[in-house]
Amino acid sequence: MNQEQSSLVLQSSSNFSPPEGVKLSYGTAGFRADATLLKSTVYRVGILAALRSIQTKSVIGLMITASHNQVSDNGIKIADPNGGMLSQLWEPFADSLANVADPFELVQLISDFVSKEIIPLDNVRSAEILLGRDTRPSGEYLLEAAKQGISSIKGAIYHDMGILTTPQLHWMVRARNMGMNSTEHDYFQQLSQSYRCLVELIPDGKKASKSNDKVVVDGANGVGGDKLEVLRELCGDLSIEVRNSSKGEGVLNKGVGADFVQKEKVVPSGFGPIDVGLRCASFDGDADRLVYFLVQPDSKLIDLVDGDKILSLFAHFIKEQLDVLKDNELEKPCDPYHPRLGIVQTAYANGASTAYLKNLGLDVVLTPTGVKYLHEKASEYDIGIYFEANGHGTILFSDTVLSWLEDRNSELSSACTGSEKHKAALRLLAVSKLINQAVGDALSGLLLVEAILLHTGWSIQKWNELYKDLPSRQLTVWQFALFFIVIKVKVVDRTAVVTAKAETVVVQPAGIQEAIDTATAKYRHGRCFIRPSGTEDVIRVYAEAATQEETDSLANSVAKLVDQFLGFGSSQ
Ligand SMILES: CC(=O)N[C@H]1[C@@H](OP(=O)(O)O)O[C@H](CO)[C@@H](O)[C@@H]1O
Ligand SMILES: [Mg+2]
Repeated sequence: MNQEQSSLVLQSSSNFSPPEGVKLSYGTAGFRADATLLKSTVYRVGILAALRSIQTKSVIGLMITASHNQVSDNGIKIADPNGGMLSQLWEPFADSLANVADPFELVQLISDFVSKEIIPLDNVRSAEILLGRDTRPSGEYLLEAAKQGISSIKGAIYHDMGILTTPQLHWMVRARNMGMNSTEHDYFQQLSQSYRCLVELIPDGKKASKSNDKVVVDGANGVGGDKLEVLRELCGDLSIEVRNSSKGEGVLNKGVGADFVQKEKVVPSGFGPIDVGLRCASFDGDADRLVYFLVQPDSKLIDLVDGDKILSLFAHFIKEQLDVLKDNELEKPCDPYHPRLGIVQTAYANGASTAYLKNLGLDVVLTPTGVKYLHEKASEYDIGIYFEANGHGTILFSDTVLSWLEDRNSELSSACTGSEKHKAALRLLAVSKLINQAVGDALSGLLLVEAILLHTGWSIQKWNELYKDLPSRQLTVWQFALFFIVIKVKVVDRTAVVTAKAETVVVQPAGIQEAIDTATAKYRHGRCFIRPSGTEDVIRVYAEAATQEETDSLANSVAKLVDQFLGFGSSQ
């Protein structure tokens, strides 16, 4: 790093000293903390984004959000050139960069990294960063910090894209780097056109029986509801009622939103008796998570239709289209290509969903928590569908399957336009354009769910019973618990917990896994695991059992074990 560049960083960094006594880590989904602690981190991530852009010769994204966390928190994450999460290879550098205190050490750290990674800092052709933020008030001044970080690398420029959902920013980065239209308008156009295309492809017989009843959407008092209102206008007769948009009185994520609904299983604010029986959905604060729910007759509790169910609906639909497309031997015996459809879940996935998916004949794999792991795994398939139970997920299409679908489309459009086969190819192509290829996206996920429900003619009640249908198809899914709970336990040092086997087994501290196993064995269909959160300073305890009471009891007894092994009492 030359003298001029070093002094630029030295000078600008003097306004951004990291807070004392706080150690930040890139975590499951970027840096997150109380917003007052983040100015220096965001500035430094600005530097990192500029370096990443120079190194990859591509546009990079920076999103300022703390997703479903409380409004006083904020965070920052990086979108890599393909629109996905930052390469894990750069995470250690991100951690060091965020935590180094002395300005001269900061310059040294950057300089060493630049040399090690051979980043051509002296010959910067272009380095471009797209900036986005959610509706948090702290986003404004953190954005300024990001801009200053970027500007302290010579030749790097930024474009402030304003308030966006996280998936919109990832989508834009990917589109920019692929040379495609990449504005917010383009995003809305692509999603709405693909949705309308799927609706047009609904078989004629089914169309008549459709009553397009409305879906009521909880926008978590954040950005998602606002964007959905724009999208709704472009989607023809899709009837959407948005509640809890950012323009209302409510506080971001407080008593609302996908995380609240999924974890608490109670109705979000703004919903009540008038919604009993309606199809309802919740986004999280930055609209990368989507869950559906039904308000129970008592109008307080909900039946949750979570990420596992959305995944199952998508898998069912995609598999159906692939089956229609499959050549029958007589018709075309020599097409050797059969797209591999794969499903990726985490240990939080309900056992019943995994059983359902396997029963469809699908390949199901588990990864650790965090989209960066699921996304990577899903991209190994021709069509990879991934979802976290909390509602973050998408469907990835490989280049190979896309060109195969294009070929099938042209073949079939000349041979048998309008046939079910032709329509199946067109549907899969429309799904690949509708569903965000960069990250899970509540807006595109909602449109796909709505299109599939119209296609199948299913009500949300029928969809919710997807797994319960199974016994009639010879699979004893009642052997799997349908109840689960996730609770948090504060401990002295959460990094003392080390897990293996996609986070299903604890290897450290010694003895705790045996104790968890003993506790779990006492419950019918019990399943339980613990892991350190990557976004909060807690240990999460997941428990599943035959009834809600047994589930709660299992979770509480394991929470006690966590406290015994790792809690504040344990260290004395
Ligand atoms: C149990 C749970 O919901 N964990 C969430 C949560 O991660 P933790 O590492 O558990 O804090 O936030 C992540 C980012 O949004 C999300 O990917 C993940 O699924
Ligand atoms: Mg989120």
